[in-house]
Amino acid sequence: MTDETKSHRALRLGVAGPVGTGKSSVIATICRQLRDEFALGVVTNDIYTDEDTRFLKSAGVLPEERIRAVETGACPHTAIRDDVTMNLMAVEDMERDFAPLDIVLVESGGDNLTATFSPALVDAQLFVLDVAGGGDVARKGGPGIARADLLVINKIDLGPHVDVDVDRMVADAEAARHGAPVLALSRHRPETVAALCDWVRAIHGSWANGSHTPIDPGPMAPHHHGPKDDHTHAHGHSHPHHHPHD
Ligand SMILES: Nc1nc2c(ncn2[C@@H]2O[C@H](COP(=O)(O)OP(=O)(O)OP(=O)(O)O)[C@@H](O)[C@H]2O)c(=O)[nH]1
Repeated sequence: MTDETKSHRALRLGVAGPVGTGKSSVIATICRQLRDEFALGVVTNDIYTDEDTRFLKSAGVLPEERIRAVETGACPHTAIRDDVTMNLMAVEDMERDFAPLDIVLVESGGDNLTATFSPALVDAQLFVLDVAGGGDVARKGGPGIARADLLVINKIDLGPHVDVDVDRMVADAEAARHGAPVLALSRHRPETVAALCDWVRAIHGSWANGSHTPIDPGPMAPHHHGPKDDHTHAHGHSHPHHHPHD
């Protein structure tokens, strides 16, 4: 990587999670709150449409040219994990066209509980659940829930309407993540939006100073991360072969 390329490199932050949990809304919130503080760009993934891009553009959260769609035409899981070429090119184009950018947000196509980003594409990732999906979802685990850099439990304002005990759901999520961060969020509750922004600032800070290590949440996560990394996954063993984690 040349010095020039390096200086154009932004923090690449993935936002994954099941359909309709609020990924686009989380990205819109981050853009609205932090666009004066950070230079931002957004890449969305839809299977056949550019609907998420159109939503974000119409919300007016960033200049339109800073929001681009990748139409994957296939399982969205593939485009963010197995062959990330289309996404990587979109992110690199964005970084080059608007250099220097601080953060490029990448939204996954809505998928099921198993879709996570490859660390070849993003430096860090949020996984978004919502209370409307049911209070027991967090207990079901899966790579995103267990090992994304941040688990967001969204739409907590809806808890009473869908008979979900939000505190319980957060506690279940914390147990599934062995203490990794969980954020209860509602765009209608400013203190939760502020906590989301603080997390983004912190992850950008640790990425910029080199103290952040990108992780692969799985599902085919290798157990060994190289000679300088003593990180192990939170499932109780660390033998050197690969196997599905879900
Ligand atoms: N009550 C409430 N509704 C929310 C909140 N955040 C998002 N929503 C609503 O949830 C619905 C889905 O939000 P989106 O942001 O489109 O979800 P998504 O995960 O991007 O959806 P896909 O791209 O289709 O997977 C929309 O109707 C939003 O208005 C919230 O904090 N509270």
